[in-house]
Amino acid sequence: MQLKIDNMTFSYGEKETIKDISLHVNEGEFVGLIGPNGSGKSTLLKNICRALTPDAGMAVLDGENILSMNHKRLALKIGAVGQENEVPFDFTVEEIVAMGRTPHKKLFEIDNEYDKYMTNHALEHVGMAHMAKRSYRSLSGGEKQRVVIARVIAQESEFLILDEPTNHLDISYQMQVFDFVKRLQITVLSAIHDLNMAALYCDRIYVLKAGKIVLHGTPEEVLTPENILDIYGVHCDTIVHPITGKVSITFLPEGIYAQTKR
Ligand SMILES: Nc1ncnc2c1ncn2[C@@H]1O[C@H](COP(=O)(O)OP(=O)(O)OP(=O)(O)O)[C@@H](O)[C@H]1O
Repeated sequence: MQLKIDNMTFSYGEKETIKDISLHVNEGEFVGLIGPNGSGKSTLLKNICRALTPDAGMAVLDGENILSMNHKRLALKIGAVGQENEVPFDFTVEEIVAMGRTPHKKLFEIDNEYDKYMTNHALEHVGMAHMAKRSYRSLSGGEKQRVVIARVIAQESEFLILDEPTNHLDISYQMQVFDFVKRLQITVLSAIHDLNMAALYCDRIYVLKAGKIVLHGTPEEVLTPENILDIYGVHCDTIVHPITGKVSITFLPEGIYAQTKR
């Protein structure tokens, strides 16, 4: 699966929130989207998976225009995990995950053995199989996040759009989610706040600032102290970690940064 976005623009009312965005995600790549709060990451991702409709621009997945696909076809192609994971009714954990199978089924078709297998398999992967019968609404933020990730695993789509998928998760589940997504070897576009996680898992990174892409490249090219200062106004030190071979960022609190300048 290959995604190409050309000159995408979107406004909430009068406010132009993403401006003339062009990016691409190659087959099998894990591409990160970083940028300060409010820079437009979620808005861009919502426009790509049709939760919002762009005012201008194109979104093409393997040569097919996403903006004119019907929703069932879109769900077969793209799995999405958003930041807000509330549901309008009180479903069980298992029911939420089984919803991931819907795009594969006809209207009113009941779950077959493979659907049940995929639902259990996905729940086991996120460590939630023992809570299968629990009410989704009664879960903690992190548990809900894991269930929503299980739903997207059960969906078996070839392209994943993730909006800060590890938001509520402790470090163990953060690593598990990203490790699992990596192992799937599918194409991923993910908003990520944690720059060290972005450095560890992304093949390439795009930086959004005030609705525009201001930088893109490999983590090594993008995550330099100068760029991080420019994007976030924060001082840091970076090294290439001897074990991971990836950029590792240490943020410098004001007091410590001042000492380095003495
Ligand atoms: N439904 C909405 N109506 C009006 N403005 C909105 C709406 N949703 C988001 N915005 C505004 O659009 C801008 C971009 O928001 P968005 O959520 O896309 O940013 P983000 O980069 O994902 O932020 P964060 O890192 O905080 O999740 C912000 O100024 C936000 O207040």
